[in-house]
Amino acid sequence: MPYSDEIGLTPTDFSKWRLNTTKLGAQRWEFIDDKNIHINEQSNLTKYLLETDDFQPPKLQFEISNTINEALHNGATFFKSIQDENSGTWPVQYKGPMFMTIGYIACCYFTKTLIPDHEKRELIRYIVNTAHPVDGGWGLHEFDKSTCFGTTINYVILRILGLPSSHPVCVKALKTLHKLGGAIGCPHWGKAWLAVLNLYDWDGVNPAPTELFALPYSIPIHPMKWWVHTRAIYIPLGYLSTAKIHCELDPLLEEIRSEIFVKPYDQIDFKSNRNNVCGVDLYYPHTKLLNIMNNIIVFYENYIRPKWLLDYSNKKAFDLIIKELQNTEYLGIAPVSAAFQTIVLYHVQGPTGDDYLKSFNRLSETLFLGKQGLTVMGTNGSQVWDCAFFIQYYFNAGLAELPEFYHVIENSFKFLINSQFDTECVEGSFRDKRKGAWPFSTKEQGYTVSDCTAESIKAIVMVMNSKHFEKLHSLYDINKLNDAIDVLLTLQNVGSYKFGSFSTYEQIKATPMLELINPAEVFGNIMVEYPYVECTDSSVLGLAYFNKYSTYRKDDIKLTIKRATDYIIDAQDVDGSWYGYWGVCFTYAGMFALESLHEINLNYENSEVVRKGCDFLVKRQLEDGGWGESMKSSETHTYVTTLESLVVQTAWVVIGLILADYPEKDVIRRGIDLIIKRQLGTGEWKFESVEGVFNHSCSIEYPNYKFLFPIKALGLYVQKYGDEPI
Ligand SMILES: CC(C)=CCC[C@@H](C)[C@H]1CC[C@@]2(C)C3=C(CC[C@]12C)[C@@]1(C)CC[C@H](O)C(C)(C)[C@@H]1CC3
Repeated sequence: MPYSDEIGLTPTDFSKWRLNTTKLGAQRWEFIDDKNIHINEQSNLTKYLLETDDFQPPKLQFEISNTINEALHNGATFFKSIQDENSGTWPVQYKGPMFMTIGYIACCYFTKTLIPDHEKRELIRYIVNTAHPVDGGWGLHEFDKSTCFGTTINYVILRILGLPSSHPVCVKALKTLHKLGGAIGCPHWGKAWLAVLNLYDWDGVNPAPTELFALPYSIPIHPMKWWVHTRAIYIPLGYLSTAKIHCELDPLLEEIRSEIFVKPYDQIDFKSNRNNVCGVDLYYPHTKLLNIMNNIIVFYENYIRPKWLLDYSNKKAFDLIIKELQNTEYLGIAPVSAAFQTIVLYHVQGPTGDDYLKSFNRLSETLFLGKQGLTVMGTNGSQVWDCAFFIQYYFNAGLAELPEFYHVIENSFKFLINSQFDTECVEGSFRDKRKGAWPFSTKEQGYTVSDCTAESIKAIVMVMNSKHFEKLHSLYDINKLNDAIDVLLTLQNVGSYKFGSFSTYEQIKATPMLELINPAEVFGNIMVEYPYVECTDSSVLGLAYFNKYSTYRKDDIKLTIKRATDYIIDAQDVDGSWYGYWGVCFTYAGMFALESLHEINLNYENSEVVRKGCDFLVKRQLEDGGWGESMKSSETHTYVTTLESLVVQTAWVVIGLILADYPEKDVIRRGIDLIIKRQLGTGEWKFESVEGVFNHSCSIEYPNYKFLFPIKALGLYVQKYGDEPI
């Protein structure tokens, strides 16, 4: 039972929630009224997502699985049953970060938009259910220790949503916040949200001058050469902070002011707290250089900045915001920047502003309901990424061409082909060519991701080469894949830094020395693009697979693959491991690296690199036959095992070992046994532990991984060794 139920915060009536999707994969939760409850039936998928008792698991072909193939088929049947047929995707609560919802709440409060009661109740429940079980605070992500940032913003949300300060949840959280020194020590983004809500003085927030965006692009550290997320956040944040925008003070805010600090609000000298960050939060301390720069900028802002220059650069920032909205169908790249942007739009255009209204409306697509309540996710979903894996893995596992899976593949294929970008970004938005590429979530979100493009290419080539799917071939002009290849080839880093690698959204455009002025305090490595071994691996996989079936740019592709695999080999650590940036952690990267090396015919027998890669993983096999890695691996850059194995990581290792032609079959079989042991009678696997991570310190769940990777692992095993009894 969720904690919220135990303390009397009852959930809304779950039978009234509906998940609506569009063909392009947008997701929106709706709470319907009594009249419509029987007209608009709740789907089985919704029941699954809300974990209600009336969820109907699918009828399985094998009531009890006696062989590996039967277990595989059952798993695949379960996963098939939770596809959203309308969009062809697998909607999931892509949760983990605890600093997303504040944006939505601040937007609603700032714009005086009432949050309906059912939404409020579920938002409260989610926060209450993720409070730290001992001290009642919150951290950066759902499994973190309590921090000043997490505790402050989530406390503020609860209060704004109507939980009284005397409520035991608030009392406990506030005690923890005060122990941490109160909200004064929030890191930069926390201070910014508080300042927007008039709970902190902008003088206590380090500057983010919009003049930066008015500089000529030729400057090597121009902000539009930073990582796409960081620049997307600092444009509207810069606007809000230079214009010192905040909402009106009201009695509730006055109360909150009196609660979250350890001193009376009027007695706080905010100016002297710009660099005060609570020790527990500090992941990436300021450099001396940043402090000096901040002092100079503050002096400039207070005494030198002419009004005309401020107006001019804020106009530049505003224009960039409008362009971002045009490029993303008003979604914005991700929820943090989207919320800051929406507030800027409201400030400039007022409550009836067209852009403001559109932008506000789309914020709801990042809200997702689950058993624990409603929360703002890390992005507007993981649709493309999951579909690309799904199609490939059903092919890998020998399932795709079975008649019972025809329709799920068809749905997903249609979604993927409709998610390919077919337009370029608007002029002057500092965005690269995107036509032909794919994003991580939906086409409307509009941002190319290297590995999402590569994995989608591979999935589409599989369907287009299968006679079984002949009827679908006329739906797609195969030449469109050439555009995808064109974009993917431009993404390889070919400068002197990390030659041959691939990053996430763009090539590396500016020096990592910019990290010296990283103002975020809670994240490292966010200023520019970096080389990522997983993105490089996937890019190799997509390119190599395409190259087998097409004559298009054959030599360019070969050269790119050569450079990329050289990079992958070079990125291996002396102990044989690869550090994974986007999944937890060495098991994730190990799988991708071994698969990409397999693509260039390197295996355990003929390659020292592969041998070391496998041995590193095999040494970490647990007694129970599987593998389990803690999120601490990502934080400490050292393999930290869990006590018991985890299904997803076991699958990652098994896939890597099979593709590397690891010679000891028994080692692999024990991993397979663990995966099967954890499968339920319904064919499904349950959530065990967080699978994903970003910026080394923040966890994020990928709920579809617990199906995708076990299915691939079992399937590859059967393809290689034949079916075996369990
Ligand atoms: C520190 C900041 C700016 C926080 C906002 C959160 C975003 C930056 C995160 C949330 C989800 C996220 C981890 C994601 C990615 C980048 C950073 C994201 C968007 C990418 C696209 C990077 C490439 C990866 O291989 C993969 C495709 C798995 C992920 C998907 C999610």
